[in-house]
Amino acid sequence: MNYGKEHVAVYRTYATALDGVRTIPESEFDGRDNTLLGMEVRVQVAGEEFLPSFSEGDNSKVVATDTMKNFIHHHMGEYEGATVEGFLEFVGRKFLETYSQMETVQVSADELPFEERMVPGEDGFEPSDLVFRVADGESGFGHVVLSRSDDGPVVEEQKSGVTDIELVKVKDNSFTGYVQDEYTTLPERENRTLYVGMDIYWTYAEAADALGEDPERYVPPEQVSDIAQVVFDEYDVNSIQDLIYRIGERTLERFPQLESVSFEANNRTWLKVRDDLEGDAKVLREPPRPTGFQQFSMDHSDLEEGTPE
Ligand SMILES: O=c1[nH]c(=O)c2[nH]c(=O)[nH]c2[nH]1
Repeated sequence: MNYGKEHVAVYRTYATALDGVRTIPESEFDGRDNTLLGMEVRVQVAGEEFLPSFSEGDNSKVVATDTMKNFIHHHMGEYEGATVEGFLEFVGRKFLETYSQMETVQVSADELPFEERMVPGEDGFEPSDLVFRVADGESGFGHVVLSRSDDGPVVEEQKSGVTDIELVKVKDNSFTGYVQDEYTTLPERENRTLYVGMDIYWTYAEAADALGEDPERYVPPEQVSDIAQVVFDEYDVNSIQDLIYRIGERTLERFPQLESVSFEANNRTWLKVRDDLEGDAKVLREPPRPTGFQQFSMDHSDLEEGTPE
């Protein structure tokens, strides 16, 4: 038994900057100004006191979902931190503190991303302070579950992520060695153009590290996304399975504070129309349905060398 509100879009200008994150070799990302921070929030609440609203039509304990939306909007203005996950924990905690009939609160959000635009400045092009492009590509994700304890609200579960990554590698990908039987029609390919869609999720060993209050221990979605593209660039992978495993390995190596990394990938590889052109050039087309997918979850025990420092 639960209820809630989803698709609550909220925007904040001049939020606190994310400063002081650790840099990694795969990424130029070292923080963001948060001049424009947007997210689409989903809140779901549960508690025994909501039962009469279902069983007897008694709304005396019901916080209207419209009110929940207003609550989220209001508290975006009160949040002093710099991350999606931090806001979710903050607003979830405020729900529990404000409404005693709520026993648990789950809050998740997809970041609504904006990109800096380059404009001419005194020393060449520089990011505009004012104008941003609405980006429809990959975005950060956060999820927290809060419940009550004797010491107040506690984070029971946490998950972070970067979703809707789409990467194309034009060559140096194979798909060979798979089962060949009477049902197999797919030709082995030593060198295909690989188009992969990917969501990457992670959990922290210590949930508090997800909030970004200690930026050194925060894992920015931008850096995980950059790891994915660098690993893709570096390795001649023999499948999407092979690719996501290597991205997972690298992510856990770079971020020992993580407990696990998981993937939902899908194969959008174009089909060859022509490869009789000069060099590696090809003409390709969209693949028909159905689509293949891969899921994988890993933790530090999957790293060959054991858990790094
Ligand atoms: O990377 C891939 N993994 C598969 O399991 C698979 N199956 C398939 O038909 N194409 C691909 N590609």
